[in-house]
Amino acid sequence: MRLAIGSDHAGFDLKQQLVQWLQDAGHEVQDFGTHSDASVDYPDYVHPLALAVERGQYELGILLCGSANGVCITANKHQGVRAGLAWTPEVATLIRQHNNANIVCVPARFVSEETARAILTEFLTTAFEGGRHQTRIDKISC
Ligand SMILES: O=C(CO)[C@H](O)[C@H](O)[C@H](O)COP(=O)(O)O
Repeated sequence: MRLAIGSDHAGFDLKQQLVQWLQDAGHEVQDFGTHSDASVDYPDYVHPLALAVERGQYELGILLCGSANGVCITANKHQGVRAGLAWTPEVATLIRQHNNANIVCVPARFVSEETARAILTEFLTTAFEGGRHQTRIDKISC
């Protein structure tokens, strides 16, 4: 898949590990930064990624910060983005099945690399169920 990934400093180490793992699995991964563990402001990295996902330049996006809340709140400012916070594989399944999330937000300070991999596996392989969930998604925009 063609994927976009980004993080702030809190998600940097885990992002680097996940980029390598995703590429080894055959995905095309664009890294939107940050590119070191120096302290940064997450909106500077989230907005370019969210815009690219919104424009359809990437099939799905992956964002990481400490709790995943900052990146998730920021990404969801974009009309074409449905960013979901996933801290377990089960939640990652649900944000695809029920919410048709196109960006997953992972709390890097609260999950292991193994759990993060399991979260991404579910996010990248689970289909949207449509039906009643599409009706609800259609009512989100205001
Ligand atoms: O924005 C966040 C919380 O909503 C992220 O978890 C950030 O990574 C976190 O706030 C960074 O904190 P720091 O003390 O500046 O490292």
